[in-house]
Amino acid sequence: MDILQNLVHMTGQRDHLRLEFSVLSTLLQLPHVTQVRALEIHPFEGQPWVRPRTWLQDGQLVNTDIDFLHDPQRKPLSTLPTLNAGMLRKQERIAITTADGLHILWLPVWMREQARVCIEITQSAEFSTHDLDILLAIFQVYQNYQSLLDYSERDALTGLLNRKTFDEHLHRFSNSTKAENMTEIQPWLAVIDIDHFKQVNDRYGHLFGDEVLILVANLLRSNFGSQHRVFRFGGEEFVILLQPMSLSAVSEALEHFRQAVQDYEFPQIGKITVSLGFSGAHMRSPSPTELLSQADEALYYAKENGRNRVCHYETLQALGVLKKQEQITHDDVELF
Ligand SMILES: Nc1nc2c(ncn2[C@@H]2O[C@H](COP(=O)(O)OP(=O)(O)OP(=O)(O)O)[C@@H](O)[C@H]2O)c(=O)[nH]1
Repeated sequence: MDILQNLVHMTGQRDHLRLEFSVLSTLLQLPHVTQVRALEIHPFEGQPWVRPRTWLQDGQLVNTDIDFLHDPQRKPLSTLPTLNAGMLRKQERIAITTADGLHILWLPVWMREQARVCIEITQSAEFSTHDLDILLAIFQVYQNYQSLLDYSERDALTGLLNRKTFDEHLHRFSNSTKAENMTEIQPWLAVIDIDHFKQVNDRYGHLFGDEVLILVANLLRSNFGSQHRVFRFGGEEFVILLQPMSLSAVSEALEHFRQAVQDYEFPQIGKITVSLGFSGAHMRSPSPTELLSQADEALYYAKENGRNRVCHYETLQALGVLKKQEQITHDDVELF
């Protein structure tokens, strides 16, 4: 009955992290389970890394508040060779018995051919068929619910994160930037807008316009998808929340993307360009709303000064070329 109540609680969650807490506490109700953890898997410098994100400590489930790149607990996935090999084979479950007699079951959460999270369950007794039946049923409910949540967070056309989730990500992002005490290395927010996109629709029709949006989203994903957060923000506008890096690194990454779009041959249409504006989220940063409007001001400047370029808000400000633009609003939607 406790398990049923837990399942009811689990499916009442509207947030990935709360859902994770909920599944772990449900699993902890099972008689032989001694430890549960949610492991986060992240690509970094060309290989997958892993770290515990949620675990049981002194009888309480705790969740890390450190971002992945700064977490001292992260390590290459290859240091867990059985898990690593199982993940490479895209296995649905991976089990080992450790030298000290513990039985560990790993259940990667596969979504769109990728697993970013893996549930780890440890027992002192071997997993019986009965244990497995119950564990896997709970996990299945969790996984189904996780993909429903994921679906509701994505833009239907491009598969990028949608605007609805942006507030929450920006809030987390701005909280994590407060913890940063660095000046040179900082997180960034970039706004990207396709140039003269109306002409694409007018000349070739909406279906071709939609295809351009999908292809630009694919380029964004391949350039920024693994470490940063990419959103489709409105019609032909995208936003990226970029992990901490230096000004020269972020300029290079954004410039690389701008060039990639310029070089891309869009079927039937040929060449398309994008304009980008970005701003740093350092400690002195104003509110998230202002951060967004700073990046927007830089984008506006890029549009006014030839398009197909990347503009940095703080540099433009230091040069004194930005006029205060009260008229910059995000289309017709109120964000905050
Ligand atoms: N095909 C398609 N078009 C869209 C979608 N959402 C918005 N648009 C179109 O995007 C165009 C945006 O045009 P504008 O904001 O006027 O600007 P622009 O032509 O891109 O020009 P600049 O931004 O000034 O370079 C409009 O024609 C919208 O109809 C969509 O989901 N699909």
